[in-house]
Amino acid sequence: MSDAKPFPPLKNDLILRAARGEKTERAPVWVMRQAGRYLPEFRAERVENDFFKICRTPELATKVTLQPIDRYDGLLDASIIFSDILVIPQAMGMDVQMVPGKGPHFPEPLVVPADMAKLKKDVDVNQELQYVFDAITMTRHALNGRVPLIGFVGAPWTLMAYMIEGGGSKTLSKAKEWIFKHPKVSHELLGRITDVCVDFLIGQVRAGAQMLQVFESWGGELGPHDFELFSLPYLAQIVSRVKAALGEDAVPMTVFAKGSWYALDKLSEIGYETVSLDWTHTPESAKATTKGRVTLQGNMDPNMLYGGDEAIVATVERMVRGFGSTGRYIANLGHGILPTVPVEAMELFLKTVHRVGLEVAAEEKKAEVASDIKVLG
Ligand SMILES: Cc1c2[nH]c(c1CCC(=O)O)Cc1[nH]c(c(CCC(=O)O)c1C)Cc1[nH]c(c(CCC(=O)O)c1C)Cc1[nH]c(c(C)c1CCC(=O)O)C2
Repeated sequence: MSDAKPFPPLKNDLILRAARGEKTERAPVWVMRQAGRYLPEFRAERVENDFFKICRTPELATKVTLQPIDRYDGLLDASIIFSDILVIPQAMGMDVQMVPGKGPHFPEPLVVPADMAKLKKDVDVNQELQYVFDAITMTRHALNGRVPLIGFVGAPWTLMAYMIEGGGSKTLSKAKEWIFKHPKVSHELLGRITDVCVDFLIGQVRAGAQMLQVFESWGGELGPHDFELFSLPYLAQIVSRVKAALGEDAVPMTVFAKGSWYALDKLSEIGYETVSLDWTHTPESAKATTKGRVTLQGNMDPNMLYGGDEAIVATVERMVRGFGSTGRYIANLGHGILPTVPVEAMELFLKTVHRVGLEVAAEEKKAEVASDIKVLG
């Protein structure tokens, strides 16, 4: 790495400071799935190229990662590398296709525990996922320090569920049959996926990622008891092993366990700096549960972007005022932006977060000065 070109200096570190619990001038904002199908420029790219071809071609992944940063110039405080959580099952030897209009499809999912023999043992991420590392390094240069670059993985339970279901599912009955009927084998599989997640995240940071997010998108499909058995221990292992390898303060890490509202207290004590919330929390309840231990990220219902200007503005006002703008808060949606959202609605969301964030920051400052004067007086 010594001959590698140094990265350009970072000009906007708001999100890194917010994640570390430092005061910020306003709440930083980015949006999950911000580089994707709601953008006409991304859809144009997809006419030319298969989804995984974009992921595997650093020039294309870089181009698509930068699309929202360029379009919403100055409004986004972070970028997220264009890739997918399903590159890990691919690295483990599974075939995954992205079917337009349908989503991911595994022609040969894991059906019975014996199918685990088909998975590659001791996955070498430098060999299997080097293309993601190359895309991260290239993107970090192309960003030219405008905003930090987020790397990510899918969490073990969510990935296991995809590997067994073979794609999306309403009930996850097949994956649940595994954990309930074959808990021992399921833990073995979760452990093997965890090993890859850890190596992959470490590699992403070495390649240039400045923050990491772990997506447990199907967390809420598990009840509290099963979440503690089949999700939480692996989420905890990931953060502790990544930090053991890179150093406690190397990069801030975020955990997003969608639907697992019941686990918020536990999620705020396993080592992640930031916990990302879906829209089933109020700012007040989330703050009361987490007690300042972590930075909170979220959490507008992505469907609110269909609600019209007034609804968007009112919701952002409530959200940013509720979470507070200058400490331990990163504005985002409560899940990924949806493919049919108008680009103007996203712009209004971002602009309103900025406006309200600055207003709240000024009010907070005024209140501070007033209380200082009172103390002095
Ligand atoms: C569950 C999950 C997946 N992928 C991801 C998750 C976790 C987040 C979440 O819960 O939404 C994460 C993801 N997927 C993608 C990114 C890229 C960066 C970004 O956030 O902008 C990220 C961070 C690109 C993508 N991943 C996918 C697309 C669209 C594919 C296409 O162009 O056909 C994009 C831009 C495809 C994908 N990939 C996946 C599904 C279910 C689908 C199909 C439906 C959908 O689009 O949401 C799996």
